[in-house]
Amino acid sequence: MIVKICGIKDAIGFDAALASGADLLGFVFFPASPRAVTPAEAGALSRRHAGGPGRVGLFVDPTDAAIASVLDVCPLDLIQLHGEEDPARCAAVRARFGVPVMKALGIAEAADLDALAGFAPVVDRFLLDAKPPPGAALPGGNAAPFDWGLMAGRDVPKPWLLAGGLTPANVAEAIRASGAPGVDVSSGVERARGVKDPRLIADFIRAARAG
Ligand SMILES: O=C(O)c1ccccc1N[C@@H]1O[C@H](COP(=O)(O)O)[C@@H](O)[C@H]1O
Repeated sequence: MIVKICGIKDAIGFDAALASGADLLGFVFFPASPRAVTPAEAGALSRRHAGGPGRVGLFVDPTDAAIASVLDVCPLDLIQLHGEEDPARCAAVRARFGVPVMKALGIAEAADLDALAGFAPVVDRFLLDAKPPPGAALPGGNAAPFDWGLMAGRDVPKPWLLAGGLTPANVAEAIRASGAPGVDVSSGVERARGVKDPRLIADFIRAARAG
């Protein structure tokens, strides 16, 4: 079970995710997010510990320059594209930067899963999240779940993470219902919007692994 803790923006969140055994840590490079960090801040957090969890950079329709400005100061193990990037853009990012790409797709109904086939040749992972609720300011990180049963028995053509509205209380059921091999959380391990809670991080990872 792969567990990603997303939206790490300070040492408390970083150290808690590390201590609790997270596999992946997400840094949000999207200025509109309450979880946004600068490239320099992410680089400094990364240097708190060599090795350990993989570093994921979350971008929303980034320019090449935006990605390069992060990679200059903060090495990434995975680039998460959480905007309207099409397969050609995913392929271009992967080829230009030589970093594996995880494409986030919003899921509301079974037909949304048809998009997976077009992206599969040009990405390394998928992140399947809820579509943003009407009026949401962010394309993700909205504490909104989708119908996990849509994933039951589905053959996803690349490794994937389930996201959207996961919490310590529901993650085990989400894994059971969806068959997900990995999970990603942001809001569900926060005590206030954008503020990670070490106890909730530990509870979430324990519940995901127990499930
Ligand atoms: O977390 C954010 O602020 C964010 C901003 C823009 C795009 C994606 C974002 N987060 C991603 O959304 C999933 C689900 O979040 P939540 O657990 O429902 O709050 C999160 O894991 C991030 O990958």
